[in-house]
Amino acid sequence: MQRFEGRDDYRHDEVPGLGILITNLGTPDEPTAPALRRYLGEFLWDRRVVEVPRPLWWLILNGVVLRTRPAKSAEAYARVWTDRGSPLLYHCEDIVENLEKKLKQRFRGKVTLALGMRYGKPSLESALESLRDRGVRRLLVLPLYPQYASSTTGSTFEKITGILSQWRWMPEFRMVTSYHDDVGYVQALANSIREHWYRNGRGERLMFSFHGIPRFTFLAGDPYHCHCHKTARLVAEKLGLSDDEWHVCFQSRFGKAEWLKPYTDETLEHWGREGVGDIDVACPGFPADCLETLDEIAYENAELFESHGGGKLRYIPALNSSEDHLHMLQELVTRHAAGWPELNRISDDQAEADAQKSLGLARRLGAKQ
Ligand SMILES: C=CC1=C(C)c2cc3[nH]c(cc4nc(cc5[nH]c(cc1n2)c(C)c5CCC(=O)O)C(CCC(=O)O)=C4C)c(C)c3C=C
Ligand SMILES: [Fe+2]
Ligand SMILES: [Fe+2]
Repeated sequence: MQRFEGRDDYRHDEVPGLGILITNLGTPDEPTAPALRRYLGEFLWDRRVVEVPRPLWWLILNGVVLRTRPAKSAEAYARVWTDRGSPLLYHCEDIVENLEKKLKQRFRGKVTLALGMRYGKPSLESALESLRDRGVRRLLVLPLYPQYASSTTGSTFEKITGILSQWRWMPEFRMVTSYHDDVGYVQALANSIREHWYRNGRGERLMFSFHGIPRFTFLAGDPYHCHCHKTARLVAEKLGLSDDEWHVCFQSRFGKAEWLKPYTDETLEHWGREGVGDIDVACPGFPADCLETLDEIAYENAELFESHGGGKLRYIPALNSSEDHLHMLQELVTRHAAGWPELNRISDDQAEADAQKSLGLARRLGAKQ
């Protein structure tokens, strides 16, 4: 048995390819309880997602969570499911397809992209294999998580390096671990909020709602909380807002532990009771719309706010495959891939043609002298 994976089709004239692996969390195959059980079983068994001792967590996960949550989550997924499947998946597919077109133009075709999900399909294994099959020897990983968290970015790093460590021929490897203060990302978010205000008028309040993480992981050194606050502050500055005109909250609590506060749902209930009118909610931590934005914010939390006496909750869509988003991703990738030689490398054929040309030129010049 071979210990490491490899291929025996080495070609001496092959130009080392540049591959960009775009990743995200992943999503179930269909909005049904069995599909949710498979998806949540893989997701929630990740020791970076749930940091509870394994034997105890195995009992809770299999004895309680996977018996109750799949059916409830399946109902929520059914509300946002489309002809193209899960919104998270098709938005990511669109981003990758359009970004690949842009990058191929910029790098004169010498780049190839793949989408891989941390849980579910398309898997990171299959995405990495497809890049390897296309001759990728230099790999840049870009997880669509602007703010670093151990449970998302850290988990993706762990999984990818685990897969690569089984390869015989390792690619050169780089990974974007966050872009929460990237100028293009901040500008794209500010533009999308301005556009929303232009179309719908400006609400009484602007909330930035980020996915939460357990508070103890923040206290143990996760930079996620600081990254979220910095993104929100930079976007608010771009919009020229004063401190009392914007608010940061955290959504999507899971389990019994305390999570980052203030909680989005509690804040909205409170605002509703205060009689706040129409409000705008942006979710900058989600570059692609998904269950957490389309259902939790735009449906569940909107209902919560309105039923407690608030006005309308207007959700500002994620950047998805907007031109601003694609442009900022293109710039981000270009900067992170800088200095990798094959971007400027001349292929052997081209080098031969260039050599003949300059030889001919030298001869002609020589003849004239
Ligand atoms: C944006 C970054 C995310 C962080 C940080 C994050 C942490 C985190 N999430 C859970 C538990 C769940 N999250 C679920 C869905 C979900 N989470 C993110 C992103 C982050 N999660 C996304 C993009 C999605 C949507 C996926 C989709 O298919 O649309 C779910 C599943 C849905 C449900 O049953 O509610 C769970 C569970 C934990 C425990 C955690 C940090 C420790
Ligand atoms: Fe999550
Ligand atoms: Fe949620």
